[in-house]
Amino acid sequence: MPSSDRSSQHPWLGIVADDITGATDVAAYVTRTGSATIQFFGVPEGLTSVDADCVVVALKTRSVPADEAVKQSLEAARWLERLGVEHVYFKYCSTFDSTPAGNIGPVADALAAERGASRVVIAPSAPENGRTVYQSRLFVHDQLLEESPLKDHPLNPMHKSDLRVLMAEQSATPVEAVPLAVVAQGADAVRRTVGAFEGPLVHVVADAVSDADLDVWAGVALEQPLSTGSAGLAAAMARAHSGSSRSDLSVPLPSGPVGFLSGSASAATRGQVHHFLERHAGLYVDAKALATGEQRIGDIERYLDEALAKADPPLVYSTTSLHELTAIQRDLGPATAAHLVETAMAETARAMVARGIRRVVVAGGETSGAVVQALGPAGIWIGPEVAPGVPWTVTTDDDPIALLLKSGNFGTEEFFTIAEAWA
Ligand SMILES: Nc1ncnc2c1ncn2[C@@H]1O[C@H](COP(=O)(O)OP(=O)(O)O)[C@@H](O)[C@H]1O
Ligand SMILES: O=C(O)[C@@H](O)C(=O)COP(=O)(O)O
Repeated sequence: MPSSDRSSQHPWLGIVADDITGATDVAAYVTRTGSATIQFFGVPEGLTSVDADCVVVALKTRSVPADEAVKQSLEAARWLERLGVEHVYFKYCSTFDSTPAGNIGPVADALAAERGASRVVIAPSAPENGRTVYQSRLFVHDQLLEESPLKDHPLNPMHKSDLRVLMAEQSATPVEAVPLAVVAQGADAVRRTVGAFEGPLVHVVADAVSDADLDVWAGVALEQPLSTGSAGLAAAMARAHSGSSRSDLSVPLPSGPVGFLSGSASAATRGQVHHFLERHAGLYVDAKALATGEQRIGDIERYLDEALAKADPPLVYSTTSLHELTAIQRDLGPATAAHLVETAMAETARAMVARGIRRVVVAGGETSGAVVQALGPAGIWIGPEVAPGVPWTVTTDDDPIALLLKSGNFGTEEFFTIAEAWA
C-alpha cells in the first residue's frame, strides 16, 4: 500500500470532484501516471496531513443548489490548501452535466477567486472515453453532446454542445476559446493566445481531441493555481509533473467473496446486469414492494445467505427497463422511489460486509453515494482499473474492504464478470 512507503512530502495536486464515481474516475487516471492517490468522501475533519501525491475530495454537488455547491467546494479547496497542494483541480463530468443555474460556472468562479487564478482552463475532453472538444463543441463519441443520450438525462438534460454558450449561461466571467489549430502548434502558441485575452479573469475553453492535445494544455494549466475539467486534463497534468517518489504504489485487494449492487438506470449497466444474470441468480429490488412492505431487508438477507452458501456471487439490483422505471417513478414519485431503493442498497451493503464480503461492486453514482455513506470509510486508496476510469479501491480502515464504484455509463458488458474474476 502506498501508505507503507512513508515520506514527509505533502501532496502537490488536490482535486475537488462534484460526484463520487466521477472522483474515482479522475483518481484512477492520476494513479495510472504513477502518483499515489487517496480519495476522501467530503472533507475529513481533523486530518492535517496526508502522505500521497494526489488527494481527491469527492463531493455530491453536481445537482444541489449552486450556493451549496460553492460552499462545499470552497471548504474542500481550503482544506486542500492547508495540506499544501500546489494546484487545485475542479473535476466535473466529461459530458459537462450541469444546468444554466450551474454548478460548473459558479464553482469555477468561486474557486478562481479563492485561488487567485486569472485564466481558468475549461477542459471536459476525455478522449479515451470518447469525449472530445473541437471548435468549442463537446462530442460524445461521434455525436454532439446535444444529440447524445445526455439530451435525455433525468437531472440535467444537455441541449447545447458549445462550451462557450454553456459557460456563459452559468457565469458572468468572460469566456474565450483556443482552437485546435493553435493547440497543434504547441504550448507556447497556446500561451501566446491565452496571454492576449483581456481582463482579470477569463474562462478558457480548451479544444482537445487527443491525449497529446491535453499534454499541451497541461503545461499551460499548471502555470495557474487552478484548472478544471474531466479526468483527461488531470491525468495529463500528473504526467507533466514529476512522478511519485514512492517505491511501492501497489494496493492489494482484501481476499474474500465479492458482492454486487446495482442501482444504476444507465444503458451500459442494464447490459452488464443482463450479462451477469445469464450466469448467476440475482435479486431484484422492487421499489413498489419496498413501499408496501412486501419486500424487506430480511428478504434480501435471506437471498444473500443462500447465494453465499452456494458460493455464488450475489447481485442485488434495481436496474430495469426504462419503461418499468418510468412506471415506478409515476406511481411513487422519482424522489420517493430513489430513496426507497438507495436505502435498500445501503442496508444491503452493510449486510454484505457483515457476512464476510470484502469486495463490493456498486453501479451508479447516486447508489455509490448511498453505499459509501452506509459503510462510512475514512478514505480509499486507488488501485488497479477494471475498465477505464473504474478502479478497485481499498478503504483505509483497519479491516479494509475493496470497493469498485462504477459510473453508470462506464464499462463493457462483461464488467461484472471481469470484476468477479479479479485476482
Ligand atoms: N427500479 C428503480 N426504481 C426506482 N428508482 C430506481 C430504480 N433503479 C434505480 N433507481 C434510482 O435511480 C437513480 C440512479 O442513479 P445512479 O445510481 O447515479 O445511477 P445512473 O446515473 O447510472 O443511473 C438512483 O437514485 C436509484 O436509486
Ligand atoms: O467524467 C465522467 O464522465 C465521469 O467521471 C463522471 O463524472 C460520470 O458521472 P456519473 O455518470 O453520474 O457517475
